[in-house]
This record gives sequence, structure tokens and C-alpha cells, in this order.
Amino acid sequence: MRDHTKEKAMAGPRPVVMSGPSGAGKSTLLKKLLKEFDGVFGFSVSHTTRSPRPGEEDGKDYHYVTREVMQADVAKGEFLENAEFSGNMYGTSKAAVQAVQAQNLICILDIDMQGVKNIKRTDLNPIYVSIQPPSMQTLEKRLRDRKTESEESLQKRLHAAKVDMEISKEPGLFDVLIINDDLDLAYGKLKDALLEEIQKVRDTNNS
Ligand SMILES: Nc1ncnc2c1ncn2[C@@H]1O[C@H](COP(=O)(O)OP(=O)(O)OP(=O)(O)O)[C@@H](O)[C@H]1O
Ligand SMILES: Nc1nc2c(ncn2[C@@H]2O[C@H](COP(=O)(O)O)[C@@H](O)[C@H]2O)c(=O)[nH]1
Repeated sequence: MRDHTKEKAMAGPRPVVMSGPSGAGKSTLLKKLLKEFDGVFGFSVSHTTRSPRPGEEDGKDYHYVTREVMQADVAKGEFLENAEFSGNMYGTSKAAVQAVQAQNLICILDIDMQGVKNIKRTDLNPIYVSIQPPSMQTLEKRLRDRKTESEESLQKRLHAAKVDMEISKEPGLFDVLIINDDLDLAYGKLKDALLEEIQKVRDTNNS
């Protein structure tokens, strides 16, 4: 069977992969992009086996599924990539990416480092952006202040963050590396990095 994910990826604007430690500010930054550039970006809604946080919506923030369902869907080949993170499964379904690309929008994926490595083996051809915290101390404070994690989950995320911060220094792994210290400055850098792709979508929409 032909892989339509690959065909679509080549036809439309380049997707954007945003990665970086949990708590670095990926969701905060991408939500600003989605708000400012309505009709330009679309979010790839991942699947996860973790429970929804207060305020999160099924089908908008994630598709919340059981481990059994997710494992079965992975086995059926429905995922572009998937990973185990902090005791839960996460994954990008082919359908999630196709749903965004079918609208000719820039597809944003918010994924961990394992996801980055796995996406590199596909034909998605995204722009790879790493969002990093200014320091481990700041990261820990942000995660604690967010009040979403148990102490156990927080420790797992901080451990993964140390690994992530080391690996992200690998030359060529990311196209853009942004230190999210001052939010407005970080957001400005993110917009600058994506300006060319944003313009392409606007040109297509206006033609
Ligand atoms: N530049 C910043 N200065 C201060 N606080 C920030 C900044 N950026 C994000 N935050 C706050 O830090 C917390 C973590 O941010 P966010 O949830 O966006 O991180 P994330 O990288 O998406 O995390 P996860 O991978 O766990 O989803 C949030 O409470 C957010 O409001
Ligand atoms: N490999 C993937 N990683 C993903 C995906 N969706 C989210 N994530 C990453 O998981 C952690 C934790 O997220 P949280 O919402 O529980 O805080 C974070 O680093 C995300 O980037 C995915 O589909 N694939």
C-alpha cells in the first residue's frame, strides 16, 4: 500500500518538531504560535496513556487511551513514532499529521527526544526546534510551580531533562536551539526561525 503520509509531507509546508525537556516551555510557545497565526499552524494531537490534567481536553490536547489500545494501534502500524516517557506511552499517529497537512497547515509536533530520533528515520522532513530551559534549577521551579506532577513523576522528568539537555548539544540534531528564559524573547526567536514557512502558507492562501 502507498504511504500517503510521505506524499503529503512532500507536497505541503514543512512540519515543525518542537522538543526539549518537560517544563522547558514547548506548549506555552506553541500555543502562542497557534493563537497569533490562526490558519497557518495546526497541532498534531498525540496519543498518550497518561491521565488528562485539569483543563486538558480529549482530542484537543491529546487523545487519551489505555495502554492496551495504544499498543494494539502501534502494532497495526498506525503511528509515525511512539515512545515511553516518564512511565507513560506517547505517540504521533499518521492520522494526526495527515489531518493537519490535509488543510495545508504547518503541522506542529510536540515530542520528546526519542520521538525526534524516530522522526529522523521517516520522510516527514520537519524543521527541528529544541526548546531548552536556562538552567536545571529554573526547570525544576517551573515544573513544581505548574503543579501537574507527583514527586515521583517530577523526579523522572528531571532525570530525562538532564539526558535531553546533553543529547540536544549533538551537532546537526536540531536546526534551531532556543533558550526559553524571557518568554517574549524566546517567542520572537521561534517566529524568526519559522518566518519563511509561515510566508509560504500565507502566499498559498492568498493565491
Ligand atoms: N519563559 C518562561 N518564563 C517563566 N515561566 C515559563 C516560561 N515558559 C513557560 N513557563 C511556565 O513553565 C511551565 C512549563 O511550561 P510548559 O508547560 O509550556 O512546558 P512544556 O515544555 O510544554 O512541558 P511538557 O513537556 O511537560 O508538556 C508552565 O507553567 C509555563 O507557564
Ligand atoms: N515521542 C513523543 N513524545 C511526546 C508525544 N506527545 C508528547 N510527547 C512528549 O512527552 C513529554 C511529556 O508530555 P506531558 O504532556 O505529559 O507533559 C513531553 O516531552 C512531550 O514533548 C508524542 O506523540 N511522541
